[in-house]
Amino acid sequence: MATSFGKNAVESPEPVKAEVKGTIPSWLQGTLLRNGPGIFSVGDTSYEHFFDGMAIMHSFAFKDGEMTHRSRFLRSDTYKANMDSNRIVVSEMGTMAYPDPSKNFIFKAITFLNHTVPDFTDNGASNFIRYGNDVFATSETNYIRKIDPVTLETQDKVDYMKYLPVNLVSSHPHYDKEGNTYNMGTSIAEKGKTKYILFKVPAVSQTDKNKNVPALKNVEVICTLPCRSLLTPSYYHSFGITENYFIFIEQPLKLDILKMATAYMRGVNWASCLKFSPEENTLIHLIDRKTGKEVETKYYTGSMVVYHHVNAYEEDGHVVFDVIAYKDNSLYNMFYLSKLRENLELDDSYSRPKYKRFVLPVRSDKGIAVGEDLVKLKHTSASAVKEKEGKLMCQAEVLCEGFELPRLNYDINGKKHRYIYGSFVEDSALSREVTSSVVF
Ligand SMILES: CC(C)=CCC/C(C)=C/C=C/C(C)=C/C=C/C(C)=C/C=C/C=C(C)/C=C/C=C(C)/C=C/C1=C(C)CCCC1(C)C
Ligand SMILES: [Fe+2]
Repeated sequence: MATSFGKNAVESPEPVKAEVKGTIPSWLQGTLLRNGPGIFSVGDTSYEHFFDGMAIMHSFAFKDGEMTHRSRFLRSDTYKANMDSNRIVVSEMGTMAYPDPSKNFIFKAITFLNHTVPDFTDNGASNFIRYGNDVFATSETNYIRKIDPVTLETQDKVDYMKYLPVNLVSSHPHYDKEGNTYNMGTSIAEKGKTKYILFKVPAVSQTDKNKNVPALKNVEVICTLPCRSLLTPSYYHSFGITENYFIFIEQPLKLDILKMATAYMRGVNWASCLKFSPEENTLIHLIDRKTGKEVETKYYTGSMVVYHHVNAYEEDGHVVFDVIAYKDNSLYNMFYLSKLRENLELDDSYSRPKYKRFVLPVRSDKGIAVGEDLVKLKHTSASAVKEKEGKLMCQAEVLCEGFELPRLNYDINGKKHRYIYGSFVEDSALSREVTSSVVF
C-alpha cells in the first residue's frame, strides 16, 4: 500500500467477474460504490496532496454468489480541462493551479478579480451522495456530478448554489428510512453573513418522478446557524444525527475567508487558509430536528479536530455521540504526497486519532449548582459540568486510540449501537491497516 500513493490508477470500465475464494452468501445482493483520488499527475504537473487526486469510482456488484467489478474516472469539467491542456489547470484544496503558469502576479490579480468568489472544482473524489433517486460524486464544493450507478458514467454537473446558498457542503450526509437526505453546508458572506445551513432533500414523490424533477429542487432549509466569527467559519467533515437531534461541532479549525480571497493571487493553496487555534474551545450545537431550533443549553469542550462522526443516539434524557478526534490538524499534512513518498512512518509529530464519546444532558440545568456534572448515565465516564446558567463544559470518555474511518450498520444509525467497524492505525511500518471491529 505504501508505494501506491501518488501513482495514477488505471480504469477498468468493462465489468469483470471476480475470482471467488470460498463462497459469497446468496443473500448478499446489491452494489457497493466507492470513490477516491486516482490520478495524481497530468503531463509534467502533479498534485501536491493525496486528497487532490482526480476521482476514480469503483463498483462492486454482488449477485447470486458472484461479484462483478468495474471502475471509471469521473469525467468532471476538472478532468476534461486538465486532460485537454495535458497539465493540471484546476485548483484543488492542496494544489493551487494556474491556467497559464508563465503569467505574472499582475495577470493573476486581474484573473482573480474577474471572479472574486473562486469557482471551485467539480472533482468529486471524496464520496457519493444520494439525493432522491440520483447518485452524485462529491467532494466538499458547491459542484457535484450525477453518475450512473450501474455503468459509472458521468452525467450532469449540479451546482448547489442554484438551489441553496452554500459554497462548501459536507460529503457525509445522513439518510432516513423514507429516503430523505440530510446534509449541511457553509454559506460564505452571503448578504454579508457567514452561516451554516442544515438542509433536507426530500425523497422524490411519484408526481415529481414522472416529471423528472431533480430532488434538490425541493430542498428545505431545516436550520441556519450563524458562525461564531463572521470571517472564520469552522471546517467540518461530517455531523451527527439521532432520532430527534442533529449534532454539529463548531471546532477551532477554521477557514480564513480573507486569506481565501487572496490565495490565488498569493500563489498558495486553499488548505493554507485553514487555521487551527488550539487556544480556542469547541462549541457543540444540538439542534431539534422537529423545530429546527437549537436547544437552549450551550455545550463546550476543549479544542479538537474532528473529521468523522461515528454514531449518535439518545438515552435517558442525554444525547450520546461518538467521534474520532485529533488534538490538532497534523493529519491533513500527513497526506501531502511529498510526505507520503518520503516517509510512511507515523512519527510523534502526528496526532493519533482518539475515539471519543461525548454525552450531552438535554434536561434544563435550572436549580443545579455550578460545578455539578449533569451526566447521569452509569456506563460512561463522559461528563458535562455546569459552568454557569445554560453553559455546560463537556469532557469526553476516550474509548480507544488509533481507530479511524468508522462505519456502522446504517440500519441502526442514530440508535444505540454495539458494533463499529473501521481501521486501526498501527504505528509500526510493518503491520498497518488492519481492518477491525470494535465492540462497546
Ligand atoms: C479550503 C476549503 C475547505 C475549500 C476549498 C474548496 C475545495 C477544493 C474543497 C475540497 C475539499 C475536499 C476535497 C475535502 C476532502 C476531505 C477528505 C477526503 C477528508 C478525509 C479525511 C480522512 C481521514 C480522517 C483519514 C484518516 C486516515 C488515517 C488516520 C489513515 C492512516 C493510515 C493507514 C490506515 C494505513 C497506512 C498508513 C496511514 C497512516 C496512512
Ligand atoms: Fe470522510
